[in-house]
Amino acid sequence: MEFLKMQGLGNDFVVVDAYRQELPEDLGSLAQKVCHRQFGIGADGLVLVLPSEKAAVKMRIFNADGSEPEMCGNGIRCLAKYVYESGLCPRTEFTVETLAGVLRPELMLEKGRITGVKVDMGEPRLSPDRIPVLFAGDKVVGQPLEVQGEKYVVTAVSMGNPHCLIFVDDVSQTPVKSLGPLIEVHPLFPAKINVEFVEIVNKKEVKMRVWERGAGETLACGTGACATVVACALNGKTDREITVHLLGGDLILEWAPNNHVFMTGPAEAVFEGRYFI
Ligand SMILES: N[C@@H](CCC[C@H](N)C(=O)O)C(=O)O
Repeated sequence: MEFLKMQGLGNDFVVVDAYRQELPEDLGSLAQKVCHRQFGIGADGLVLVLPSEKAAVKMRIFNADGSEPEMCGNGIRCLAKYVYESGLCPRTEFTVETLAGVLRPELMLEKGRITGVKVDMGEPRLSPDRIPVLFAGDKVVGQPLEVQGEKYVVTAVSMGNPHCLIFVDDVSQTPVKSLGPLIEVHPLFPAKINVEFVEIVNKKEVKMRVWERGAGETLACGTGACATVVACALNGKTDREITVHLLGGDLILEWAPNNHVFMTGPAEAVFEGRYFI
């Protein structure tokens, strides 16, 4: 199987063109194998590029544990760069079908070189049944969550995939690796959840660390950064246009007046190769 290894802010993916080659049926177990950092290629996820009936291309993403999430923000920027550079779609703006709906990336070019990708990530979903979370009320903003006897204050947002956000004083001192997995599988989150720990720097900047459902702590999460701007604005912590500083670098986020969230950041190819199935 031919692949391209890509990364967006250190959130890394094995990108496979499923237009031009046939893949095994069990894609979850393929993802587990290729993502393994010792026995495989090593990645946080497997991104498949497929033909679509309702958009220019279709993206499927699998976490390193083999589960299939609805969306991936860093993954869609990588896919957009791949689709353009491989000639699958020669336009700088096109549509991508995902399990979270049809989204629209736009490549930013300078002297013919891609310098970044801006994606219209659509509207955040806030009602508990759409996230899904088992909380009462019409949205979950600043609600208490008890985890092993400790109380946390959480905000829940779906960007197609579910996110639980917690404001902290200092992300560098936050026990992401021990608390993240407990919240990921908390009984109030029936589809499990991605967990973002957010430190407010000022009205325009935050720091965020993420524990990803199905992948563990990663260097960045695009959908998590989108959920962050929404949670920050809903809690009155920041403006609706912010820079999110992640372990792997920065993303620019805007929760626009039309209710869509726009994410801008880099996407890079690292190497290509052949994986023996
Ligand atoms: N890293 C991604 C999100 C990947 C999916 C996530 N782990 C989930 O299960 O929802 C991003 O950049 O958005």
